[in-house]
Amino acid sequence: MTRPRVAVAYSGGRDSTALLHATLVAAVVHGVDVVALHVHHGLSPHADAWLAHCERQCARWAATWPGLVFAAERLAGRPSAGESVEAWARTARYAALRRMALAHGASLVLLGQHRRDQAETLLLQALRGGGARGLAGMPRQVERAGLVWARPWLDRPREAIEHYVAAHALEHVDDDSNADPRFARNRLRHAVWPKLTAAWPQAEAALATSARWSADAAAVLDEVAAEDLVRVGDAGAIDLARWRDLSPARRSLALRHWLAGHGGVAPPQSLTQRLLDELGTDRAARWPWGDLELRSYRGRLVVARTGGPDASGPASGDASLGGKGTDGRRRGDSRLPTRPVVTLAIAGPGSYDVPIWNGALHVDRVDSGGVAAQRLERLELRLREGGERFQLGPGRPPRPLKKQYQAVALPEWERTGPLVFSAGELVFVPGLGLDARALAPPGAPQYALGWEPRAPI
Ligand SMILES: Nc1ncnc2c1ncn2[C@@H]1O[C@H](COP(=O)(O)OP(=O)(O)OP(=O)(O)O)[C@@H](O)[C@H]1O
Repeated sequence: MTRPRVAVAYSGGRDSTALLHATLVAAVVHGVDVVALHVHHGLSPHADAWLAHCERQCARWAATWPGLVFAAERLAGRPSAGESVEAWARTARYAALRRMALAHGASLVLLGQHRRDQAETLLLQALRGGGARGLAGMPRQVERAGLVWARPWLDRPREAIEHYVAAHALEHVDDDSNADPRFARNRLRHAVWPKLTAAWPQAEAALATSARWSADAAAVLDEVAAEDLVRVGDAGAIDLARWRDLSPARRSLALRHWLAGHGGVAPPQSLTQRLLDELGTDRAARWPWGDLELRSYRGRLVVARTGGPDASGPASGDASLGGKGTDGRRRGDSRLPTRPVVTLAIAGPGSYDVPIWNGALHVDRVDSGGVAAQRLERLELRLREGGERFQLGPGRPPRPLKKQYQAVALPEWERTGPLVFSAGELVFVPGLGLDARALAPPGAPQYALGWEPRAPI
């Protein structure tokens, strides 16, 4: 009978070295085999040395723990010009870890994040304006993509791991990119954290506790919304009379969940607010929402595809329609938008959440290869409509987007996220990077852009 096998995501850094060691010790007791998974991002000049270190370490440990095997994957791709390195590395890393875990018959993957990482995550989410779900930080355990991902040390203070490493004289590598101030987490770690803990020595524990409460709160909110939707739902529609009987906060919650269930993504805050403000009466009305349209008709709120065969409700041009839609166009206009358009004003580096697109736009300061700061003052994020042309590099011809996707062999499922325009010109495409025509001259203040889908794990 084959023994069960657990996977440990092993970067060679301090935390995952300690986690792998502790897992090996525990695995003997439980009769479990271990596979150490290492991802070579190909980003750092030290990546080969880290891989070699991990392989050597595992070979040494396998002498004591024969149930240990080592697996590594070198990432073939690279972040595109102007794409956020952090976001690309994260997405590609989890995909590689998943492939390796499945290939080695492991259904559980352990990750080395600890309490300090969780506290930092909460702070970073708060600084992006996150709600309960964001403030919950990283999940302790989650089932995604056919695997269970667990962070067994999420409640452990960082110092406990340092002690473990010292007590067992464990060798580990140090990732020099952890000092790079272009990454938000590093800025928080180096510029803010020491001052924060000097003033609030309990900050790490307190923030991790807040994350835990937020996770509970987010779970309860999900349950309440589901119950309310059973009560006010009516064959896929919302019965507005019953919905109005809910308290204001539950009205908002039920509406957001109902919308997210239809659109597949969280609705923009502006749309939720408009609906809350305008659904007080049974007047027929409609609100554009990307490819969809919301219609209130005869006391029910329905979602329809614009112009689609399932369209129901009042005819376009209904007399009660007025005011501006979420994208600034007048509602009731027969030329209703068929694509979501989100406008973003970028004031500086950071991560800009775009809930309707279920992700965030990362903006990093760079010295070259970026887009001029002033072009980011008003960005438009849109779906691909066909006919867009993109220039992959300086001196290369602009070509249809589809051709460019094929040129870099970007799989269909990675062609997600919005196209980013400035003053009507295509500036950035997730997976391809910055359009070469948008590149700023060297020396000008400029930024790299990156698109990160909401964390899958
Ligand atoms: N290159 C990699 N290969 C395999 N697993 C990785 C890799 N990078 C990160 N991980 C996993 O993700 C966890 C979090 O990584 P992150 O880089 O955010 O934190 P860290 O504190 O630097 O961790 P570590 O000290 O283990 O490198 C790691 O503990 C490890 O389990």
